[in-house]
Amino acid sequence: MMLQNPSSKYRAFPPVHLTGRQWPDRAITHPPIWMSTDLRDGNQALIEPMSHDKKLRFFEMLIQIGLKEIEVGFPSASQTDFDFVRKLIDEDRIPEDVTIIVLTQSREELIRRTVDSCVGARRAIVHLYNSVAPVFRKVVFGMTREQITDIAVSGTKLVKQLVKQHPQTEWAFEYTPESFSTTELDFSRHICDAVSEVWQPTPHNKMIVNLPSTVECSTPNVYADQIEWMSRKLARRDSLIISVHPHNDRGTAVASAELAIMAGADRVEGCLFGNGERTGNVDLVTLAMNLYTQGVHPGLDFSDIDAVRQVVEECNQLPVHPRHPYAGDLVFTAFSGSHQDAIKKGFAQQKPNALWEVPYLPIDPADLGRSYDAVIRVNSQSGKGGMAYLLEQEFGLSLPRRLQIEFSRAVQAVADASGREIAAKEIHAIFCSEYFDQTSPYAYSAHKMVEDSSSDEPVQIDITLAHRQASLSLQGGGNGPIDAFVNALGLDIKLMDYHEHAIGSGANAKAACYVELRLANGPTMFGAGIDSNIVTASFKAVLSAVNRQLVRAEQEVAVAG
Ligand SMILES: CC(=O)SCCNC(=O)CCNC(=O)[C@H](O)C(C)(C)COP(=O)(O)OP(=O)(O)OC[C@H]1O[C@@H](n2cnc3c(N)ncnc32)[C@H](O)[C@@H]1OP(=O)(O)O
Ligand SMILES: CC(C)C(=O)C(=O)O
Repeated sequence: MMLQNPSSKYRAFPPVHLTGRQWPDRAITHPPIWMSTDLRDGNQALIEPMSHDKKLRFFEMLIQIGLKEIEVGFPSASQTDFDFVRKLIDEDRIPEDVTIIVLTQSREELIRRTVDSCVGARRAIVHLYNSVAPVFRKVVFGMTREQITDIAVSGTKLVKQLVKQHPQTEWAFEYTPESFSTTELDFSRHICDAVSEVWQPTPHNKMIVNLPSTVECSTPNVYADQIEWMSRKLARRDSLIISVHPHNDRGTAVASAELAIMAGADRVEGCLFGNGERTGNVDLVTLAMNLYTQGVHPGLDFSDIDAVRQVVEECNQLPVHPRHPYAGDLVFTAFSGSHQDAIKKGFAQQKPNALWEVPYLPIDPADLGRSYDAVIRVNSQSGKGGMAYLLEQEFGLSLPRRLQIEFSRAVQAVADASGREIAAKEIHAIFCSEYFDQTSPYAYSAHKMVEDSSSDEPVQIDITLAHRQASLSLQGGGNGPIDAFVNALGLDIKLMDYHEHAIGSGANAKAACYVELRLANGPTMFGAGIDSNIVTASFKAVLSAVNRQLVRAEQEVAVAG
């Protein structure tokens, strides 16, 4: 039997006929008015709604972040929500410059209770909504356009009448034609105009018209067209704040919000980290940080993003995904080699307070209170840059480029064998065992510079080594200490390269030395030494390279035999 093509169940979202659309040529140059609906839309979508303690913790954090408009609940829905609003007001917990918002359906008893919940507040926004889309008109309400308009208008009249009885509170009004984005634009305009006709906003006392994508059903450009259309056509535009409330059903809520701002939206409602019904509300953190990366300060403070994330996770009982933009555990981490290489070079060249130019990192992790420690992590996808970066950041070891290439093979072998991430400590341990701890067959014991005016060579040296359980005393001379040391060893050594650097400073400072040499006709190999004395460190480095060559030669003989 032929299965029906499932896509035939759906129909394409029609484009908006908007001539001379302006938004594609606009840029966002200032932040919108932010409204957090974490305590309402976010809370109503939780498996376990927040307790008062959690709501209060969340509320206080939103204030710290800098939110000035916070939807604190749906007071007519439950005693818990009602009591929370009362708690905020009665305990005087709402700062002067913060306004609470309360949501209600457009039903008389619910509106009365909602207004009651706010009595005594310095300022409050009553947020009235009813759904206006064809499917709701048909399926949920069974009503005509006129009847639906009447629900909104009568609710608005009642709010207006009730708030007049409490003049000590500065009241504002928000109207949402719920399911706006799937509603005919002429009807959305009609119902919003009818509501504002009742409320009579002024440029000094504006009304909020909130235009949600209650369910996101189109590409973001269509939403932007809808917003620009409304912004052009609504009556009393100068007395309105146009707000958007995007949901994320298609995964494009952030783009929808951004294009909507370009199209004329003044305000955005959303939740931190995109919590909310189904796939969530638009993520305010991402929106704000996106602005930051365009050189626009969002007016919100996410400089300690991990602390914010912790509160949100604890209150919502939902994790933030490790790859969540800006906030996830892994977003400032590079595993792949070429990314690590570019990031490492970027950090090295980035000057303080200069324009940010680190490849692969759209934002400085420090701006979110994240450290650079976790930027580079190593697994089998990584290259030399990553492990070199970690050794330098965590252990102060700055490997020369060719040593990075040589050493990366050792790390790669471990990563491949284990199939898991190799932490910085493990990389260091591998480095120690590959280089610093290569003390067999030759181990450094002591050395002494000797004066010998009869010799042609400027430097003379006595060295003591441990060699296969025996102590070995050798003498040599050369142009410098390393030359003298190599000559004293009496082996066929060709020194190819030498690097040294200090680790730390003051009494605890150490020197690290890296030498690349060829022994007899073997391949060139590196050795590394570390010591509080720079000369000793270089001798240890030579022995490390010699030992590695000898061990390798022995292994080759064993394999061949
Ligand atoms: C998109 C959004 O997120 S909007 C916010 C959604 N949030 C919530 O719904 C959570 C809070 N709500 C609730 O707890 C409940 O809905 C309550 C307590 C407010 C009301 O509960 P109930 O009285 O049982 O009614 P319920 O919400 O099921 O509403 C059904 C009735 O209200 C009508 N209705 C629904 N929304 C609205 C509205 N915005 N304005 C007016 N009437 C509405 C429906 O047509 C239906 O009418 P009917 O009973 O005559 O068929
Ligand atoms: C009530 C409105 C604002 C809403 O939550 C939605 O449309 O998603």
